[in-house]
Amino acid sequence: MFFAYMFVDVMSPLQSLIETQRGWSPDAFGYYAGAEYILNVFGFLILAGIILDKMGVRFTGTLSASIMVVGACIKLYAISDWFQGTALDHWLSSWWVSMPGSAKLAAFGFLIFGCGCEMAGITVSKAIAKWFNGKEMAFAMGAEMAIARIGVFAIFSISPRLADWMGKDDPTVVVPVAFCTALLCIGLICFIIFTFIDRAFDKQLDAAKLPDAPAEEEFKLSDVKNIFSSKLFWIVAMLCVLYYSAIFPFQRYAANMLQCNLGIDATTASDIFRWFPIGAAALTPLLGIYLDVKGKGATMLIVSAVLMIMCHCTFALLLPAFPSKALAFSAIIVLGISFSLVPAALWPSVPKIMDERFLGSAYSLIFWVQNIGLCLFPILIGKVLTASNPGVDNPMEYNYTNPMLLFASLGVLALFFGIWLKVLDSKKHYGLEKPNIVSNTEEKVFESEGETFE
Ligand SMILES: NCCCC[C@H](N)C(=O)NCC(=O)O
Repeated sequence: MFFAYMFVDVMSPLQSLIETQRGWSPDAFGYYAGAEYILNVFGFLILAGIILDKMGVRFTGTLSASIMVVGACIKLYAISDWFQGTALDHWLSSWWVSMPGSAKLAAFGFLIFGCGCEMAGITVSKAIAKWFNGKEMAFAMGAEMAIARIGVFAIFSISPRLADWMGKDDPTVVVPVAFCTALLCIGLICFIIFTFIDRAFDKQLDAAKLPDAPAEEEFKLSDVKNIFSSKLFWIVAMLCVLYYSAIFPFQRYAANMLQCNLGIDATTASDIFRWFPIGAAALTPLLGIYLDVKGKGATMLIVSAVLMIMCHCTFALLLPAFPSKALAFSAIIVLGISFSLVPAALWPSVPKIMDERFLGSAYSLIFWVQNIGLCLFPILIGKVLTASNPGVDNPMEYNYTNPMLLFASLGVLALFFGIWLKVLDSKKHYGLEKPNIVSNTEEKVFESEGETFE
């Protein structure tokens, strides 16, 4: 996931460079960024969850890592000089002309990569739930996400510098993308090694099983219908889509937003922004420990939404009026804290309320709803940015107030769902506020119009 998250954001600090070099407008950049999630939204993620529950972690993980490598290679080719001026480039550039051929092919590669990346995300969550069942699962999930966030920090640190590899006068997006593609190949090899370790772990689990232990129930397709008909599922999914839509799409535009508000270059903007994932990386595992020991998951979700609203309002209204690096930096750090609360509380809560046999599907369905937002919001933000800046050609002069207010409004809605979840939890006792370690020994309750999954 470390390498996957690096690849996801490798182009984020280079928005102005790709605009200057390949003619990608903010609109085109938005479509490219949203493409990562398109196939997932059109059902791939649901299929991925079913594959995961049917075929297991080892098969699905290897498949997902391979898909990521294929998608990355397509994207690398699209932005490379080899693709420029080819027949495919001419043909792709001949229709929907505001989206250059390189952007269309890169978006296609990103779309393939996105299938692998999300499939890997649910696979990793299910693998952690299996390896840490009854132990410090929230900490383990937090640590995994922290490593992924360090990947974002790393790529924001090195991507602009790798782009200048050939010299500051001849920057290129090819070097950073090629570098991350190579890392994904290493990631695939790492996962193949993990499959051997996981096989040995399964043998240990089988050996520890009592001979007369009841056979585990198989995953059934009808479970998907049951999950969908649950109010609790929809509240968690809505919280997830609203919150994450104000984070990941923001990440794509953040460096340029800082450049425009502070009048700084891409490297300086990335150097400020990279502390956002680092704040999240440092705190997520600690909050995971807190959740394991003390609980308060639903409260964490509420606090997180409040912090996010404050930060996006700062970027929208305060930063343009007071263009200070210290202000930008403080808001970035607070947003990082907010971003550590949601993942720390949300993902470990899912195994508390879902049975293990359809955990893959449960994660995939939540990711699926989330992906709809992650797909649409970069596009919407690109459109709002273009519409709010009529006649602005210089990518250093955009006014980001409206896009940032849009992100803040998502936070307000997420806050509403967080409060609703907490109220429901206090009425129906799902155990979301209880410590993880204690609740693992309790009955797993998944409210589905009165239905209980055990
Ligand atoms: N491609 C980057 C977005 C990953 C989204 C993924 N579905 C997710 O939510 N992962 C958990 C996290 O907090 O990063």
